[in-house]
Amino acid sequence: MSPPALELRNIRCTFRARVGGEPYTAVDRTSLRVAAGEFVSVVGPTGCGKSTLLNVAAGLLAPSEGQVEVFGQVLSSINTRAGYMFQADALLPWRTAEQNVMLGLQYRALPQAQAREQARHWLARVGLAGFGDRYPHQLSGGMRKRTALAQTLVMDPDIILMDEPFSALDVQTRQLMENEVLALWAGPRQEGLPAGRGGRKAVLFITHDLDEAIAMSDRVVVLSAGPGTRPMGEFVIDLPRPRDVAQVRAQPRFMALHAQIWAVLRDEVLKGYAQQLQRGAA
Ligand SMILES: Nc1ncnc2c1ncn2[C@@H]1O[C@H](COP(=O)(O)OP(=O)(O)OP(=O)(O)O)[C@@H](O)[C@H]1O
Repeated sequence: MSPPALELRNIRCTFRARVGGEPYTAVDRTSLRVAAGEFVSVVGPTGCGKSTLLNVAAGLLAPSEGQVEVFGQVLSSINTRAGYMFQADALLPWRTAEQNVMLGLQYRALPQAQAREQARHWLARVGLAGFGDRYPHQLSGGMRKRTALAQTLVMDPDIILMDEPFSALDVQTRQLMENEVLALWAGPRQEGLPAGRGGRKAVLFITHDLDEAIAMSDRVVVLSAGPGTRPMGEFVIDLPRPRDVAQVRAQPRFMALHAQIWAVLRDEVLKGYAQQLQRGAA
């Protein structure tokens, strides 16, 4: 059997304290696996450690204990098989949309003409054909997200790590983007692009929005409130694909799954909120 795209084994993340304070264990005893081509969402109360886990998966943060494996190889630095999309987009304001999308390919030393061609191709696939010469400040929030998506996908990563990428968007734009991500994730590779390592990408998607998690995923993992956050439950989302994220919410199976997961998540959300108030007051 082929190894999972991403495997977090028994992860603990303890942060050093501010002067005079106690160290804080944000994540503890956390194991999580994403198979090649699988779409997994992680939901949990605010401040529980979702971004911390994603940073560990990205190789940006070394866990205090445990290890990460990427396609069976122990991760010891940056996860080069993964592309990231964070809450805030990382577009450089002095580069046009096209130049931003080309950037990663240029770091890979791809010839300029090829990098430009691929950037144009991906801008078109995310619905921004003809907008390549715009600077980030000339694009709407949704367009900047599309550019960031093209920036991630142009690198043809095997794993995509997303940390609440659409939380700043209005509801309609957000649903459009969610559907587009699903279509791109499910869709065939395009002719004319260099051969990737094949097939669908594995996605680890962080969100605090349970509806979004269910609508998009194959599996939803619920994290407990901190400190020492760990997975509390795991749910297989057996809704048929292709899905329209707005329409799928009306299906009885969606509602049943929502009720089932919310029964676990609700108490954690309340605990997480109370703990944040306590920590703030301390
Ligand atoms: N570098 C750090 N030093 C100290 N504490 C940290 C550090 N990074 C995160 N934390 C703490 O670890 C906990 C988890 O943070 P994290 O950002 O992973 O949570 P989250 O679930 O992504 O939050 P949100 O839902 O608000 O985005 C929080 O209590 C946070 O204050």
